Amino acid sequence: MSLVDAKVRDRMIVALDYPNVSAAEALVWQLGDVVTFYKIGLELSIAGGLDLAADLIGAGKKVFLDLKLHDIGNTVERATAAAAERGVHILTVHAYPQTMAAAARGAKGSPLEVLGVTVLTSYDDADLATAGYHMGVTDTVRLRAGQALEAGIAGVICAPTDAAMVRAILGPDGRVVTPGVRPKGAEVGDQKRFATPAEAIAAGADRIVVGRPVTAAQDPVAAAEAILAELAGA
Ligand SMILES: O=C(O)c1cc(=O)[nH]c(=O)n1[C@@H]1O[C@H](COP(=O)(O)O)[C@@H](O)[C@H]1O
Repeated sequence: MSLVDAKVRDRMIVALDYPNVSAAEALVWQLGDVVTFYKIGLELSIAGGLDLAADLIGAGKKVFLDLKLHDIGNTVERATAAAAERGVHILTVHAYPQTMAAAARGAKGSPLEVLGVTVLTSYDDADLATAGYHMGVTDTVRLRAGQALEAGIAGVICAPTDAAMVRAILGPDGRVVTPGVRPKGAEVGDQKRFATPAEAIAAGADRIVVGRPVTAAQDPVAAAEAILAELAGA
């Protein structure tokens, strides 16, 4: 394992996008002390990932529960409180004012960081127009970042290409977490708004979320180490 500062290590969140717990556990085992922060999203949560979250927390890892909640206020508040009780570090909700305000109430008094998903990194202006929105990506992200601040949640999820604008809105204390991260030359896949790890940090991101560049790599440990080295130099 390279001599990367623990703070730098915590800046990289590896997305455990797997169809079952044993595949996710195999990667966690392989990565060992290299990775300190994991994301459990929709696919793995449905396949038993909530119990894995508890195991990871018990083993000293940090867990980002990526459930992208969006429901009536009562439901979001109670689901957020349940996540806070499980000791997860980050929970996502969609960045709608009612939803974010409800999540802020649910997380109150706990260290849980609620992050509002502004505009998914797989969307561009044309996708928003198709979905019936009259504003483009930049204006929508700007609006939602301001509403996240008003709602009193910890911060937002945005593309690295939005991070500088979002950092200016949230100020130094807001959390800016960016998926859509691709090391130079990596497969882009379904991401439309993306940048390199170093570019994301330089633009003001606190943490990056990385899935396939690590999980689909021939050597996940080397891939994770290379990203950490890039973050350390950023
Ligand atoms: O909330 C997220 O984490 C998220 C938001 C977003 O706008 N875009 C996005 O890709 N994500 C997640 O970040 C991860 C990105 O994975 P890779 O594209 O494989 O690096 C996936 O787990 C996505 O669910």
